[in-house]
Amino acid sequence: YMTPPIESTTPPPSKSALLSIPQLKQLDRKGFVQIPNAFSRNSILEARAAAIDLYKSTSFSNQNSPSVRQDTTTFISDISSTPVALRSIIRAMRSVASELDSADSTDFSRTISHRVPLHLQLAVYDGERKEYRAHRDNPVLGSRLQDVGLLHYLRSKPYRARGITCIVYLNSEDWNVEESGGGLEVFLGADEQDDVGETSKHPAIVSPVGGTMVLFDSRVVLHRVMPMLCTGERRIALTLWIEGEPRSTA
Ligand SMILES: O=C(O)CCC(=O)C(=O)O
Ligand SMILES: [Fe+2]
Repeated sequence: YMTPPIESTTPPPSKSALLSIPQLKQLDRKGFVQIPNAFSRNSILEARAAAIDLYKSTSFSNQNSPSVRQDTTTFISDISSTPVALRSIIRAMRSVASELDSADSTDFSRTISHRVPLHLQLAVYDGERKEYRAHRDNPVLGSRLQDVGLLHYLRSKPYRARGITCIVYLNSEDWNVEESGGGLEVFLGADEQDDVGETSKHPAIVSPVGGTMVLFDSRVVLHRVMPMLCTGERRIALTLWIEGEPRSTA
């Protein structure tokens, strides 16, 4: 599969805070937080239209093996040539990294020294049964040098830097998981060795409603995208993997 570029940079400052103190604290304690209405309905509608234009005019590809995930993705790295509607959302996502950096350590200290990669993922789940099986975005355990060999270890470098996953959904405001599927299931409290979610004490399902932002610990939180049902809706999401060192091993 494709290895994304590894360049990253210090995060841009945030103009206005996206995260409240209680939300920062929840991300710190649970490793997961959901922020409803992080973006206005209009900005999401415009960004969705721009994303669909890109989907129709550029090439999106499958990452990984189709038994693991069936979405198609493209990586956006040059934001100066990205449609304005998407650009403003991407800027805001990048600024989350600086909010985490400047948070008081009593509110947030799960990860430190955040950087933002120059690329982010635009993913489209188009059609019935499309899903992404349970995984961690930074598979720390699955990519130890002694276990995987040097080549795989070097190839997985970009994934090992991932600290906090930031997702913004570009869907309609009334996405309904029962009707359309496509929920993000997070297996909170699952054991480190659990790759399917059976040990999760508090599984939660996030509806990929337009304007919702989700943040979680890329190393810890096991999650999956539940299979799409047959409504014909496309499920579209932007994902930025904010780099950061875990506090414990820093
Ligand atoms: O779109 C989502 O809700 C999650 C996607 C995901 O897990 C990923 O792309 O790594
Ligand atoms: Fe993921």
